[in-house]
Amino acid sequence: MSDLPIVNIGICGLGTVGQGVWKHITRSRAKFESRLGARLVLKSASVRDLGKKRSVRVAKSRLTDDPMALATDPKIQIVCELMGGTTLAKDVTLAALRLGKTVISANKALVCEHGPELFAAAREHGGHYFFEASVAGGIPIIKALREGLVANRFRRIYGILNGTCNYILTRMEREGLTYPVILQEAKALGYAEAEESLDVDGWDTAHKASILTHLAHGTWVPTKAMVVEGITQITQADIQHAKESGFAIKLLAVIEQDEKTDEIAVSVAPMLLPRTKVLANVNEVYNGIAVTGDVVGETIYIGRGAGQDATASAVISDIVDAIALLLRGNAALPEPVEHNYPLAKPENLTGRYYLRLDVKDEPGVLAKIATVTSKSKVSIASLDQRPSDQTGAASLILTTHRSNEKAIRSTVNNLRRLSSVLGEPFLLRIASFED
Ligand SMILES: NC(=O)C1=CN([C@@H]2O[C@H](COP(=O)(O)OP(=O)(O)OC[C@H]3O[C@@H](n4cnc5c(N)ncnc54)[C@H](O)[C@@H]3O)[C@@H](O)[C@H]2O)C=CC1
Ligand SMILES: N[C@@H](CC=O)C(=O)O
Ligand code: NA
Repeated sequence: MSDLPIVNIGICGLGTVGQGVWKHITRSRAKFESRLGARLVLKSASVRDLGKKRSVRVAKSRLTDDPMALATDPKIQIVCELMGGTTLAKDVTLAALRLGKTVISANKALVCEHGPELFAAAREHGGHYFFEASVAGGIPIIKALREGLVANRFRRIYGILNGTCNYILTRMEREGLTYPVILQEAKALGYAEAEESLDVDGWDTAHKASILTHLAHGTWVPTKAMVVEGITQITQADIQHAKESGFAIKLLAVIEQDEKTDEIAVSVAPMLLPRTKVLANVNEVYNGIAVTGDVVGETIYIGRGAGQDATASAVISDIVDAIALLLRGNAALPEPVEHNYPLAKPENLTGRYYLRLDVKDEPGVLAKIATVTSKSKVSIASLDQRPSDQTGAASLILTTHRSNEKAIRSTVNNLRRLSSVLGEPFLLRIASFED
């Protein structure tokens, strides 16, 4: 029997991520123990169904169906919250933090929606709240922002933060499949959220963008203050047009701070990204994040953004940090300095846009569209007419010169009202990120 100090770990939620953590700690326990000088004990796991068959072997005596009992068990020092959701997960997290425990989470929705309360509970009761797995899966982006890049102010951070959407867009481009078919595969591979709209409508990316914004700038931006658009309206016509024009379509989170006004703008939308950009070539379940710091310049991080093993890698990195802190007396990790930076107004968010419209194939349509765009002072840079699936209709793809969010939204609203425009106009943003 070794005389190393014992650290007891409890895992709430033994699904894709929880089983990954259990598997890798069990496999590599000797390595972690010799590195840390402590015995890691996977003390218990809370599950919904005690009798369910799992890919990891867990003794029955270690299973409970009561996550709150696990979180408040005095023997457990480190609680991993890997259930998801924002109600029970929040209660369990707060209960553990109020007892001075360290909580490790992969739950970006919870960090985004209740971060300030959870951080305060950790501070107040001498515990810690770690969440490396919550953004970009296995990429240590939280560690990079919090520690490696601490010397910098961040003018721009942009990235692919959702593995499911990147997997879907990649397969749509390569194989011409439609998104619902690929989404089923992403689910089977353990990439997708239990509630699929979180992935495909952009909310999961928005949660992650909010966390990155707080780490980079010390300001919490709620998702309702962001432009958030998903990938469900993207068609093969968009993907093929992008490909022919030297772009890839990527669901991007963009976090920018204006150097003069300090205003912060956060948006999540599918964008046309030039192929010359590294992130345009980040495919499948991989995530990529480009971080421009005023001292370091641009740095880029790429890795698997979802899936059992990549996510377990991030959770275990937090567990190891937590144990190191426990053993050497709970020294605090650097936290961002809080700032209430103003949020940018839509007219201050500028860019170029791509618009796809299905229109009646009749004389005078182009003139009507031009009248609408010029009324909002949006100037057209290119126009491409393609046959539409509907008879008597044409598909128009136009790109604009530099405009702004307010003007383009008013253009889209006015175009929608034209009787010659059929269905919903579809808008994409064209990324530049040049300066
Ligand atoms: N799957 C992935 O690639 C990634 C997931 N995450 C996050 O990790 C968390 C877990 O995700 P997954 O493992 O994919 O989900 P999952 O659905 O596979 O696993 C969640 C597990 O928690 C259990 N659970 C839920 N409510 C419970 C309760 N009341 N009592 C006991 N157990 C309960 C469920 O039965 C399920 O087994 C979520 O917050 C997710 O957003 C983060 C990064 C990547
Ligand atoms: N559903 C998420 C899981 C990781 O955060 C994703 O696909 O990125
Ligand atoms: Na991460």
